[in-house]
Amino acid sequence: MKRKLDANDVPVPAEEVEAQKEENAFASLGLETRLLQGITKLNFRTPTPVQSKAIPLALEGRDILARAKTGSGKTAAYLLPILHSILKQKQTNSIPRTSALILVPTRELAEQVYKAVESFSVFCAKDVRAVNLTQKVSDAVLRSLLADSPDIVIATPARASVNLNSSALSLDNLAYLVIDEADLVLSYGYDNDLQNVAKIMPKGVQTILMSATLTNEVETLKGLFCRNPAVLELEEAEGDGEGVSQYVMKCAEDEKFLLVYVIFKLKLIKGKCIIFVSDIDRCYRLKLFLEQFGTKSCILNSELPVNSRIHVVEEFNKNVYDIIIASDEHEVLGDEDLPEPEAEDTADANGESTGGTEKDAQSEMKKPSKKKRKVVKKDKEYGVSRGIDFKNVACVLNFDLPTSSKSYTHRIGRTARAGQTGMALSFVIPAELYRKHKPTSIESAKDDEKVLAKIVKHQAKKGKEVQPFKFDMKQVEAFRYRMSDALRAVTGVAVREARTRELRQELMKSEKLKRHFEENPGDLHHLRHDGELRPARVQSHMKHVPDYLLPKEGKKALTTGDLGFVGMRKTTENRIRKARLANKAKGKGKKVTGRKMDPLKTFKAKSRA
Ligand SMILES: Nc1ncnc2c1ncn2[C@@H]1O[C@H](COP(=O)(O)OP(=O)(O)OP(=O)(O)O)[C@@H](O)[C@H]1O
Repeated sequence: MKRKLDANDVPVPAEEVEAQKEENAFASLGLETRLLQGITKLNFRTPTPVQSKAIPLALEGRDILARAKTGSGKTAAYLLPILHSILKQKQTNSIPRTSALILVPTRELAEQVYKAVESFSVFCAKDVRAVNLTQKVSDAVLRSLLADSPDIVIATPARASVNLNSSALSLDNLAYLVIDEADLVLSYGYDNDLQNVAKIMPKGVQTILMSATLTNEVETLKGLFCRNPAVLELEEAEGDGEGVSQYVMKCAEDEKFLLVYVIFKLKLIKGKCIIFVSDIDRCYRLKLFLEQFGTKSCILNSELPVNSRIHVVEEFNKNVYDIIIASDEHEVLGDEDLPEPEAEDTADANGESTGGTEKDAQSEMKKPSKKKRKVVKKDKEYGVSRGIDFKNVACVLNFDLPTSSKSYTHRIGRTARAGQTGMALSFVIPAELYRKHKPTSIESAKDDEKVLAKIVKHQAKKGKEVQPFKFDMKQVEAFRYRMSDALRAVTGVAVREARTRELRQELMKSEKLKRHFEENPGDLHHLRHDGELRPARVQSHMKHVPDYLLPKEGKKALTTGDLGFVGMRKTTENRIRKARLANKAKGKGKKVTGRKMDPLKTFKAKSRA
């Protein structure tokens, strides 16, 4: 019964009441108090649709197959009920046992899930132990970690399979199996490993499959692992944000460079951007091209050491970099909700896994035939377009269009995450322009229009529109001369040299050095991944945009109509802003600019004497 307020009651501030209510949104799911504290610390206020549907079902013990859009919070949807059950079970039985096995397609994702476990269980760390089997430590160390029966084991199917075969990992007491990015694990060629895991899986294990798209592959996994699962299909409309505004710009190969030059030099994108290109060389071509104009970027590709890759993502998420150029070498083939075409890079006819993304795991596999060896080379490559939680990305720029609509969905899912808005802009080379110029370096572009048609169809099914971006090419024309000049400087030799140099540098920034720099943050600038590679001819005047190149009416005239770039301000991690706020809170509220503080630059400075 409600009690009337009397004069002695201290009124609870409205924000606190609101915060309590919102906190209750997770509390009403029945989760353990320490987990709720962790959730609050992460600033999660209300569960996302997939969380509010999947968590209660998982707590009831149901198998689940959930499809929810990229960035909709699927990780918490399966981790929270598992952590809750582990904590509950520990209250009655503290004998160490591996209760949960979480399978993901890449090392980057394994690391990400491991970090999510750490964050959610920050207030119950002693009671929850997780091991990431993809971490770069010796087998002996992994064996000893597994010998302690950690509560949660996170692995790619290949790593899990290897450790099951060697009996380092035991599933005897397993209660939960999760396959995250279920639509992707098979396309990575993990068939055989998954079959192996399925064979060893004890009866009665509760299985959760999480996926961004529902494909035949997910059906296969459902058949292999689930018992009468609750199927959750979270429609796009159920997401809490407006999502991604999708645009396409038809242009020739050289115009792609012209447009990126204009977009970045004139800072049309307010916030961070991920640029997808089709191969590693194009990463370096584009980086060197942008360097000509003083635009910094960093690179992600399968060739770089895994530590560097993880570090680039972490730093990008802390707003250290604004632009990542990522090569999407291991693209997701096939189209959403359609039967898959025979993919070149799926497992071979014998079901022999071609290994996924890990070099280590591959070396443990049989040597494939000549034909398959080519496949392995492609398979060992990683996947940056899926699952990785890039934070606060304003724009995904498909410099090269992917070759499937499924891949497109995963790529654009790197923006507009967790209810935010974002923009995806895709360059498409029309068939007639491709025929005219035949840009040999991007063979895939010859099918751009066909792929676009599929993308438009599948997005339309979800009620999403892919609109033409109305760049006014006449206005952009003024920049063409500089673009051509810069592009000429980026020769094939320069690209090759940059690729070797970057690889050498990144190998040097290996774990040991990284530790050193972390202990000596003053030296940290040496660890930056967006430094200039410089093998291309440097033309310093290119770094400035002279006024005569700009449209008289200003930047807005570059596009016709009111279509514009979605802006996203750097938020939580903006250190300078944070520091300013902290200073204000300490009472140093006055805005003190560097100029005023510099006695050489102000007449007001008093002499000490
Ligand atoms: N309830 C919530 N409130 C606020 N932020 C959330 C919530 N749940 C998840 N997030 C944040 O949303 C982001 C996306 O979550 P997550 O990586 O789990 O998405 P996903 O659905 O697995 O995406 P993908 O399909 O691309 O892997 C993360 O940064 C996560 O911290």
